[in-house]
Amino acid sequence: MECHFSLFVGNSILKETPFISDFTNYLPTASVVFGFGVRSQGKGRDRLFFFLKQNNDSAWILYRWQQKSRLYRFAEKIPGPPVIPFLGNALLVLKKNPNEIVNLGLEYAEKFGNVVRIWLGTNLIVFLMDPKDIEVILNSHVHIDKAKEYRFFKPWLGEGLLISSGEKWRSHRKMIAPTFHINILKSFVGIFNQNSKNVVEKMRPEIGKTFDVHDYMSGVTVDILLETAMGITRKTQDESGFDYAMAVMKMCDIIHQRHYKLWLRFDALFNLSSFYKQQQKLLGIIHGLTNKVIKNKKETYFENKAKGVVPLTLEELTRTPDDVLANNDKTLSEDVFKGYRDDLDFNDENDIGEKKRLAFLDLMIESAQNGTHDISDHEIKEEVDTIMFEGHDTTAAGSSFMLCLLGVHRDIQEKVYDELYEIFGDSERPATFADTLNMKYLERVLLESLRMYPPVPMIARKLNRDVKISSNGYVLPKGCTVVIGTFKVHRNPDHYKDPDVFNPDNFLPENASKRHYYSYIPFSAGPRSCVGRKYALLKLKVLLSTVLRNYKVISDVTEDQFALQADIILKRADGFRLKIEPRRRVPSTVAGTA
Ligand code: HEM
Repeated sequence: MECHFSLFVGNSILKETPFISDFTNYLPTASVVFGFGVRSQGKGRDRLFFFLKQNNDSAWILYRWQQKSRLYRFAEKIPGPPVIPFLGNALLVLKKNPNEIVNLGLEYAEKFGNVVRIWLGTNLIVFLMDPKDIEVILNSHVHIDKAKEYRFFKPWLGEGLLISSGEKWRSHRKMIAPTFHINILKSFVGIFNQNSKNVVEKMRPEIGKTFDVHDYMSGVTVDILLETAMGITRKTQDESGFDYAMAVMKMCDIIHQRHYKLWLRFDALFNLSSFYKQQQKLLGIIHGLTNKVIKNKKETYFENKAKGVVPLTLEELTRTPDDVLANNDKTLSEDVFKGYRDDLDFNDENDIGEKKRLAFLDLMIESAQNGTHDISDHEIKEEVDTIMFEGHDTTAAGSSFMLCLLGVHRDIQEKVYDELYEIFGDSERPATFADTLNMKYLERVLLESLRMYPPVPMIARKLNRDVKISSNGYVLPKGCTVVIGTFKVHRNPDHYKDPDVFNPDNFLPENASKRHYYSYIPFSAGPRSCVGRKYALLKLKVLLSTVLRNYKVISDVTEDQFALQADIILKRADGFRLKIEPRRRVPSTVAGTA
């Protein structure tokens, strides 16, 4: 008789524990196997598991509480891969690299359809890929709580907008959404231009070489965010601005590691690792600067107030005079997103001008001081940190994918350039807000890139109530995690003809208008959609048009060679490799490249 003792920590099984990875091998031969498990993230609900096996001819008795639970009864009706007692489907992802996990997910979606369940240990996860089901979740004001996977952000973002829930989320969203009013965004166009020009110059030494364009997109995105979110630049903050930018990038990397290295998911093990020490150091830099900037900004606010200089309120900045209510210059994306029913649709006409420009942080301080919103300095810090995170990796990945796609599809790149040539000719002038409204083809290319390579490839929610969805009338039980498979929805042939082909015409108004709104959700949708959507699209148009007016981009690899990485942010595991050549400023017909 053999006896083995296994320790389970957290929700799934430790990759590194020989007892566990060999567990399935023990079952046919061992006489008795004991195990016990402690759930460290179970909010104090630690559990003890026992399992016992006797010789081959006798039954082995397992205490499987899942089988008796409500979760299990509902989950039984939903298709998914077969489960192993206790482990569920956890073994499927063990020893798989992020690239293989993407492929596995896609394979299961193919095999089981638009609703798939898996068990990770005792956690039930249901993947949704039908827009009708997705609408039930995303359009709801009830199912707004984030899944526990978002907890890795907590040390950094605290209870900021991305992870907070309940009344706190509601009241902060009410305060923050208007700070993304298009009037405010228009005042950022100068910052977008200046930084885009800077990155074009920084990229110049790469001419003729193969390099990772993401490094540049990431750097310029942080610089733009420093100015628009906090009102500072790397330079004005001497070394600390630079250190901050580096720390944001490295923190994103650590969080990514925690998502795909299973052992790092357990706080107990993570805290023992070198990543933890690095994280503490980086958070010191990030929080140190945010606190310092908030303190300085508040002091300036009071000094100005004492001198009688009071900044315009958010209400004043975003008020639209009656005579400019006609909105004749809507962008395509406003039509594409109009079915989202979120809180970002304002009239866009009133331009407040650059002189009155205020960063998001200034607007929050002003709202807190004039009594419009009840928000503490600590909460302001959490929101600024959240915007810095959410605005960074998403747009860096989005712009990198788009440049790589244009590097592959050179004919489409030339069409983009011809449109830019029509707008700018051979001049070097910066883009205006009005120019961005004329970048109609570029906008279609951008929307199509976000369809094929959505920077946030999935969204996860925790259900606090049972929900009946449209597919087969399945009931998703309270307590399960729902994952919206954005990547897969965007590749569904029912909604996109030839879904794996890069085709900006998918966003011709006549094509876009025929689709279910929730079949295109790169920014999520509904009340908890991305608050930075308009900011992102405007910034990306200025940045990408500037890069493409200066360089031709060339990819040596084709799209089928992009190795995708399953992460919180979709990336290329092989790097965003690209070559650039200086662009001759003539239309493609003259240059002979059409
Ligand atoms: C291409 C660029 C972007 C994409 C694809 C994107 C996508 C998303 C998605 C899918 C969500 C929902 C996440 C979830 O529920 O888990 C989200 C939330 C959010 N995004 Fe973005 N985002 C982008 C850019 C930005 C920018 C530039 C900012 C700010 C400057 C921003 C700020 C936020 C915030 C604060 C939230 C949380 C909203 C809430 O929970 O109420 N995002 N974004």
